[in-house]
Amino acid sequence: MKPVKVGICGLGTVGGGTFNVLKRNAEEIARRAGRGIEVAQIGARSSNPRCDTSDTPVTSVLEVADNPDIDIVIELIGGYTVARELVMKAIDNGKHVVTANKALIAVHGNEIFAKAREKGVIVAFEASVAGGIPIIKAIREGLAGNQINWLAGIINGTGNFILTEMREKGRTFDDVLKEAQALGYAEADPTFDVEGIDAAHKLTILASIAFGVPLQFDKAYTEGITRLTTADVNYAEALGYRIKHLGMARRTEAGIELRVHPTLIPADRLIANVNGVMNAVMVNGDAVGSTLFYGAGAGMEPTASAVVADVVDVVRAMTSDPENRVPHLAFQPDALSDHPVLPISACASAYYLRIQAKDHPGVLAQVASILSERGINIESIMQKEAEEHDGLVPMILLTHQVIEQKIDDAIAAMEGLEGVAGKVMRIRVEQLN
Ligand SMILES: NC(=O)C1=CN([C@@H]2O[C@H](COP(=O)(O)OP(=O)(O)OC[C@H]3O[C@@H](n4cnc5c(N)ncnc54)[C@H](O)[C@@H]3O)[C@@H](O)[C@H]2O)C=CC1
Ligand SMILES: N[C@@H](CC=O)C(=O)O
Ligand code: NA
Repeated sequence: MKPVKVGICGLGTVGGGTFNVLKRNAEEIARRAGRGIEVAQIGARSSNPRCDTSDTPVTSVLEVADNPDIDIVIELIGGYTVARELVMKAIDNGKHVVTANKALIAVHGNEIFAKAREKGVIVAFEASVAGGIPIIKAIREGLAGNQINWLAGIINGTGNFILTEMREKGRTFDDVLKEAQALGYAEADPTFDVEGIDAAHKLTILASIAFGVPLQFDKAYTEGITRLTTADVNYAEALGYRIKHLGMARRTEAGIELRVHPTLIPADRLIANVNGVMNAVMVNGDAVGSTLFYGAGAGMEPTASAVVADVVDVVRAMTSDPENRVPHLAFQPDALSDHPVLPISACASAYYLRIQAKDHPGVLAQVASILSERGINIESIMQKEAEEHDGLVPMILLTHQVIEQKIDDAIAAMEGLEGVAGKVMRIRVEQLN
């Protein structure tokens, strides 16, 4: 049988990795796919010193989508503009698409999948979430018998790398971010990593395939790691927790929680010990219980591993009846639900609060009464010595689970107290049982 011809568009970190893995493992990949897979064209602006592409014609990316010889277009340029045009063009021309672009899928996926269905082609996107971890496949296929209750993941490698290096080696935020960029982990615009946008893109995708709802990135709550302080990391540790940047999606009767934020997790949970660029996703289903998927969330070859697996999947499925393929969003397109995504004010969580108390008697009692008036129970309290530089006394509280609106109210009341200085630091707490 003739080999399947693929065109790689974008020859950066992931494109270069994909080219190398397809070449290096060509024989084994062909034994799995049932046919050889040939990189017949590359769409790139420049070469990649880590790839020997001397035998492969290089052109502009849109030409790859127009090349009648190409069966599968692999989009690895990133962003929403040229990437969107390229993907839509490829689909229009009847080509299958593999992409690692979570921004594109989270924001334009509904439109892309509709067009792909119309044209009877596959758009595969395993590399878009948690890099090399086959989490899309696991949820979409491996857990298809379950009602998924919730999922929670460390799904940004750059952010986790920064938090780990800061905690373990005392390095500064900016210094570690620079290293993450040099290693090819960070997005072209690294604010996507550190402000939680990249994780929210990924969480949007995971929630859709877990709960069978359309992609709704605009409804995801997004908070980054830039406001975290070393003091909070240390207080969390003293209370038996680790702070991780977590994406959390939970189905409740009222709606779906879709939120990305720093989170205290009990230090003895496996996921609390996922460090560096590693990612992990917990998925809790009614039949299976809790599961945990772990692996490299970013980087050249770990991400290429997922891209190439998608290519193999597409090759195996390209001759099948489109009606019998695994649906893009796991559920049949006419069976997606309109269960709403909840605003963050309606989401429920426990909370870590750090209050900077002036050294007045009675502040703790006032804070406790603000909480109890709103029906918020305190789990534990830790009061530190007054800090030398400002004389303020850090007071750390952990609450039981409560709707966010109530904690917002309580924080506003605390910030109005004479004995409280500045803003109250609030970090959500999840037990992840
Ligand atoms: N780097 C990583 O670890 C991961 C990246 N991704 C995603 O993979 C995609 C690619 O990311 P990276 O490889 O890291 O980026 P990169 O910046 O290393 O590579 C992108 C390449 O595309 C090229 N490019 C951009 N626009 C182009 C155009 N119009 N024509 C021709 N070439 C063009 C750039 O010159 C660059 O060589 C992004 O969507 C990213 O979010 C997903 C998972 C992990
Ligand atoms: N910038 C992303 C790359 C992978 O998706 C990350 O750091 O996780
Ligand atoms: Na993946």
